[in-house]
Amino acid sequence: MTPTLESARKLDRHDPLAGFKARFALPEGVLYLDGNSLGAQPRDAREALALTRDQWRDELVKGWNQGWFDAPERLGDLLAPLLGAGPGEVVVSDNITLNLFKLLGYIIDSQKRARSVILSEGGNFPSDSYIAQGLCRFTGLEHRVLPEGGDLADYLDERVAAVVLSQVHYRTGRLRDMAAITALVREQGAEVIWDLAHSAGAMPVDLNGSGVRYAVGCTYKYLNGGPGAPGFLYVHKDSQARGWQPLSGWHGHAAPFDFEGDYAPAPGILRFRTGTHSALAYAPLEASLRLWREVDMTALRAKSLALGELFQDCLTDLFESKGIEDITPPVAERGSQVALIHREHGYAIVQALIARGVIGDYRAPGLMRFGFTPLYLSYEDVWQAARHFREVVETREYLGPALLTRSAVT
Ligand SMILES: Cc1ncc(COP(=O)(O)O)c(C=O)c1O
Ligand SMILES: Nc1c(O)cccc1C(=O)C[C@H](N)C(=O)O
Repeated sequence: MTPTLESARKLDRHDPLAGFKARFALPEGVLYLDGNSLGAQPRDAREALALTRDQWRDELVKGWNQGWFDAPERLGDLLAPLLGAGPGEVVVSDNITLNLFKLLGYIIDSQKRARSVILSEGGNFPSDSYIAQGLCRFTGLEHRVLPEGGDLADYLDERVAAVVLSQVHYRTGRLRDMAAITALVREQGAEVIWDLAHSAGAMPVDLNGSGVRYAVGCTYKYLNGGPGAPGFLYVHKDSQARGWQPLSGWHGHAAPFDFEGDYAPAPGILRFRTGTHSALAYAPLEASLRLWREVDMTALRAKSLALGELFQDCLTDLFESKGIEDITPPVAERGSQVALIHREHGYAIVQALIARGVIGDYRAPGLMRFGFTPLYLSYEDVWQAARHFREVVETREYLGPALLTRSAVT
């Protein structure tokens, strides 16, 4: 039976996370289902940004000794519990692309260049392959692609140094078994770097418990750090002293303020820092991570799945007759998004929804993505978003001429 508005409201009344919605500033009239691309703004983030702006004005360069310089590791420690990592295992720095470059180079160095192939997955977010290609082009390493749907075991041989995989796929939302795959890759003598872009803040992640040594991720999606918020990098405690990372800048030096002529890597996770970061960009993220410390991740996962299922339950009867394919994986194998394909009009449907204030996004070819962020979405929001979706599709409102100017992002 299609869920009713009253049933959605009832779920809201019993929602243990309902109180978090008021901690976010969302524009009036917007139903935001794109937190898997850019998270919403925590109210505390605005205040934190203003404080850092004033700190710059009032304290000038002294600010670097008042929390700016050590923000990468301080925020890393704040983030670590959400990832199943310990203190000193996460640093917040740069972005996913640069952090992958650092870890790939580090792994090659730590293996004493005994292996020379980097394997990345076809169909994954392309920056992960682009950066592997860039590193190979400048070093003589070899880049190989694991085709989408291919069996990883068939592509691991004694030449493979590192594999780059997403825990949750950015298009389908498929969740991988991180522990089993990490064990498989390590049995073959290679390392795997996990891209957590679509899992960090979307569900509980257990890096230590899954035997993971290397991971990267971003904080601008589910973690609500803001546009261009810094990325993060994780290295297991036992794997932090194995060599150099290739972006060997002064912030990753053992004694940055000694200004020595030669590079010497800092101990621990600090060697994965590079150069000067934006103190302004760390301020809203720190406020958001403090909010995240209050979140019960088991409750978050339960609500994330329930929101996605509610959206599907409201719409499944529509899909077949309207030529829409639901490629969202089964509940136990998904992240926090629903992925629908309408080959001909997917883009136009998303634009028509945005015109109504329902923000999802479109990824060519044909894919409509809807992200479910339990901290600021209610069950009623999702029910209403599904109602809009139904109306747009049933009335073919998406064929309206004003909606067909293409935007790069959504
Ligand atoms: C899975 C995945 N990896 C990498 C990226 C790119 O990361 P960045 O732009 O932070 O380097 C994104 C999204 O932007 C992504 O979804
Ligand atoms: N990182 C982004 C950006 O710099 C501009 C526009 C969008 C993004 C995104 O995050 C896209 C997102 N990673 C995706 O899954 O498609």
